[in-house]
Amino acid sequence: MNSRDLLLPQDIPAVQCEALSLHVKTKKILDAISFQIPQGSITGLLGPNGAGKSSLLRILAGLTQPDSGTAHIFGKPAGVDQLGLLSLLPDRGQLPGWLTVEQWLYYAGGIYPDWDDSRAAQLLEQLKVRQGTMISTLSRGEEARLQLLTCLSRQAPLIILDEPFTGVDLISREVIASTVVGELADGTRTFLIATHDIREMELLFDRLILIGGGRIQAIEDVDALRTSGKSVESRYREVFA
Ligand SMILES: Nc1ncnc2c1ncn2[C@@H]1O[C@H](COP(=O)(O)OP(=O)(O)OP(=O)(O)O)[C@@H](O)[C@H]1O
Repeated sequence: MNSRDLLLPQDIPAVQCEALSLHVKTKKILDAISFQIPQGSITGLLGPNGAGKSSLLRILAGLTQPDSGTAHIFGKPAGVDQLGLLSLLPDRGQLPGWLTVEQWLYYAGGIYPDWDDSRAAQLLEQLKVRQGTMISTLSRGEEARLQLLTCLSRQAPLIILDEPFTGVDLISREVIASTVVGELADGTRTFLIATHDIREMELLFDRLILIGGGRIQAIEDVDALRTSGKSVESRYREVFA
């Protein structure tokens, strides 16, 4: 399923934020965040630890309310009503450890109306997740791959990945970046990916949002960046070093 199947207008952004601000007690977490993400793009949300990336993604998923400003997903106010439009890989998600992988995938198919069984089977192969294993006995990296599999087996038109590579080994990161995400990013779905693994994802991104100290520091078109002789990594260093 993509935005066309859902009859979402093609000319509206997949994500639009206007002057989003968030405080926790007296601490300013996000400060006047505004940006748009066009449908079909792969946007990297990059920034140092504590920059506000997860907080921003939680607002987009309707899990946190901003103090001021607005967030829209395909033109509709972000919130639980829009959960069917996005598939979120949270930064600290937990899967039910008392189930086997196979049992979990069976339940996930019942929980998510947009679950794609054949995609899940394909991802099991690609991500080398063993079906008979109890989730509680998976290593950190194996559980991270299962979380990603769960997120990518849905057909939601917007996919939000918060640190998809935490605990995942180098070769698996490369497989995920080049095969899995690359293959799904066919221009019909929109990806927003917060990551510190810039090298693995560099070739996939077509847009960057650089966030630091709760503020947007730069928004870049990756082709334009390359034309000017810069890489994603060199631009990141320029902004944050
Ligand atoms: N519930 C909370 N209570 C207090 N402070 C919070 C809370 N949630 C987030 N913060 C603070 O907000 C800031 C931004 O956190 P956030 O998790 O959004 O950053 P991040 O960019 O995702 O960081 P990382 O790259 O380390 O995952 C941090 O300073 C964090 O300590």
